[in-house]
Amino acid sequence: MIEVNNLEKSFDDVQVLKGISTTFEEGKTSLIIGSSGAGKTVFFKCLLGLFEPTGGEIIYDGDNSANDTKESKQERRKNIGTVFQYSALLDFLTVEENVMFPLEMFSDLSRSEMMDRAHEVLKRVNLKEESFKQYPAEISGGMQKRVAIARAVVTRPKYLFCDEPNSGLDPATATVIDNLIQDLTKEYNITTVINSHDMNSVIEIGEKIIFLSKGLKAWEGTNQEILHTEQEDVFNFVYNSDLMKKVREALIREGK
Ligand SMILES: Nc1ncnc2c1ncn2[C@@H]1O[C@H](COP(=O)(O)OP(=O)(O)OP(=O)(O)O)[C@@H](O)[C@H]1O
Repeated sequence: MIEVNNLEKSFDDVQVLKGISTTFEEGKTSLIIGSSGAGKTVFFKCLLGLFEPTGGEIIYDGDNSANDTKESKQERRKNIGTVFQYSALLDFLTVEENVMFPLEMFSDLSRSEMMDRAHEVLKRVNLKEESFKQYPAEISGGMQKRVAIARAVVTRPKYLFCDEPNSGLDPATATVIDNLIQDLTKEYNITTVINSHDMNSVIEIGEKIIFLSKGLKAWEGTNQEILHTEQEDVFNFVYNSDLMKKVREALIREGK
């Protein structure tokens, strides 16, 4: 579980995060959403340890970032898996080498143990064996995303951070990737946080949604609750596309 207490982040004298408090639970997929410039990425980077908060604290299962030393940050890093926008695979390494890479960095396993572990996870994300020795440029965007997810969970991290995991994917593949992230989150009991723009993801997998506005947490709740919100800024954000307007009409029609 990650507990965030009154988190603040300023750049020079501009305060971007203005005191955010929330919790992210293990085995759950939580989404950070909000309009452009709301502070989602800054919040996400603070959680990842890429930005130093200027106030407040982040507690990772009792391990408080406010007491950080270089060593404690490095130790925490081993428990974090990340899936970046556009997968960010290393194009000079094969699929299996990409997945073995974090094990080489963070484990004492032998090469054959690393290979076994990488293959096990690649199979779990439904990659076929014939792809294991291919290079990222030789496989589709959806497959690259599966490899990125395999690489993120191969160390069995406690925390998984995904930055716009669906960008560049067609809607059907995006749904498959969302469900894969949610399934792995439950299976491995990971605390998963996703920075997302995608309303489809919000509805599919948003077990907890944090809506940021102007550096503040303006709303939090579940995917079911957000569909019925009457809070104006959240409502406008959720129902601003034609697709979501149709969802709204269907909800009203069905009396939900
Ligand atoms: N490294 C930085 N230095 C100074 N200001 C920054 C820095 N990173 C972000 N900001 C500012 O923080 C504010 C929030 O930015 P952030 O990238 O978190 O927004 P966002 O909600 O992720 O938006 P988007 O959906 O467009 O990615 C913006 O005004 C931005 O200019």
